[in-house]
Amino acid sequence: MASEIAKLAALVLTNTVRVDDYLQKNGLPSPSFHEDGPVDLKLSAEIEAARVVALEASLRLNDLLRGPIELVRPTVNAVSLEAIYKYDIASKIPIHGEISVVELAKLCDICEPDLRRILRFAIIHHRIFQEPRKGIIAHSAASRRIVEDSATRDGLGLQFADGWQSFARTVEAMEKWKEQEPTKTGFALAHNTDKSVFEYLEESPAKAKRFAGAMSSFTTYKGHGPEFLVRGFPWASLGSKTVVDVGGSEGKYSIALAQSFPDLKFIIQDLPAVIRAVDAKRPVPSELVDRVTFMAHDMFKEQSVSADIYLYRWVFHDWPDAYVVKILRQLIPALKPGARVIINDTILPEPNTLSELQERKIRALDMVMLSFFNSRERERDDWERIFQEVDKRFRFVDAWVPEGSALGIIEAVWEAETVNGVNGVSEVNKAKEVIEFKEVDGVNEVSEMNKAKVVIEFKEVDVVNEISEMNKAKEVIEFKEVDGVNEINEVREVNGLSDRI
Ligand SMILES: C[S@@+](CC[C@H](N)C(=O)[O-])C[C@H]1O[C@@H](n2cnc3c(N)ncnc32)[C@H](O)[C@@H]1O
Repeated sequence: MASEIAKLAALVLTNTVRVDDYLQKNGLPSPSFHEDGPVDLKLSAEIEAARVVALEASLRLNDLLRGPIELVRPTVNAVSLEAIYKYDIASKIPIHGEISVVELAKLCDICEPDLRRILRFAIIHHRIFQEPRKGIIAHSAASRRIVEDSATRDGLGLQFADGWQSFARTVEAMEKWKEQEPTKTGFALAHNTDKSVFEYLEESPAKAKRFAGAMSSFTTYKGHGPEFLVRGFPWASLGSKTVVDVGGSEGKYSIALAQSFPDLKFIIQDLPAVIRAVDAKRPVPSELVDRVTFMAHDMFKEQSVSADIYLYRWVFHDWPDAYVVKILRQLIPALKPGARVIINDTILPEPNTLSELQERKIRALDMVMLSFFNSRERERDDWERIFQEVDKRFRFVDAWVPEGSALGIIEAVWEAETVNGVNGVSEVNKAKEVIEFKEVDGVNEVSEMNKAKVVIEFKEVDVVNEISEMNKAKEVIEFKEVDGVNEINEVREVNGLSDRI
């Protein structure tokens, strides 16, 4: 019987041959480290699946052949990548040209022996640069990509200028603080700040710009492109609707959706520093400027746009659960019956159902979430529970992963019943709360109830503490058809509740 390594080798062979045949038949270039090597192999879906099988089998085969002693001695040194970013080394090497290490060291103002080892590490570990002759450096396909794609450069910067030091301080942060707070992270220690990543970026425009650029580089990662969001939800069935893309960054996903669905309008919201950086870039094609707009908005503040759909793409994995609940509660004052929340984020599958390659990627991202944000990736049940916690009037519709997508789609709909009396509602809104009144005949009945045991059913209350305060007092008043806010206020005053509401 064939051993595991023999089976893996056979898988690598058969599937690599399928990829190779496809490339040859279609006149496409073969993968190469050469600087003119293809960035995207342009495989059909079926052959892409063969590529993934070959890749996964080769990773496992590689680990088996290396054995346990080598596996616990991984190469995790990122000094080389950090230096490549910091000194912008790639852009100092001519495309289709060469430069000596001595000359390059002068251009970068680095001591030459240090540059030499930084380059040689990058060549052998990451296939970044080539050394065609001793002491002479040229581009590889990967280093050329760093020069030609600003989003790739931003991604490198995020990971190795901001990230690397944060990873190194994460266990220290775990030791120091036990709470899951976004301000108590490896990032906070590494950057000597008491702010969360996004608060920190608000004060560092250049870093905010780089973060937004890095986010857009993810669109080129397998399974992360806008096409999965475009195809993964029945947008066309919505009709003429407005979508607010909360934390939408440069708007890549809204722009793609607007291109495919001409009846939809998009408002992309993000923090002021991000919107300022985006304004300078003007990423919206001219034919879409009437339907795609940007707006500075802090999602921890009350939502001011009453829209049909609120999209959160890859936003919540940056936040611990309690913060996700807080963010979603900010929508409540703006929600009309039938409004939807659509989340495009990771849905962790059941254990052992992922391919090893997918699992490596998700676990790697989950570790970044820990170091940067104290947040995490979530399973389907986690998403369902979050909506229940936000407000019972959210109905969790479904969660699914579109074919080929790295992220899932989670849908919930706001199913509030209408509230009696316009004045009552606006009064209540002023007080930042909405109470649903049902069938109360008069104050007397209410005070009757007070005597017995007071029960208040709050639906759409903004602040959790207030609710738990009430719970602590074990008072629940059930209001049924109260005619006006005054009565309620009176009732509250009678019960000494008004200061707690
Ligand atoms: C991981 S990025 C995702 C960006 C984009 N949705 C995408 O899928 O590429 C998270 C986004 O949330 C934004 N963000 C963070 N805190 C925010 C806040 N308080 N209000 C609004 N946006 C915020 C960040 O600026 C960033 O653009």
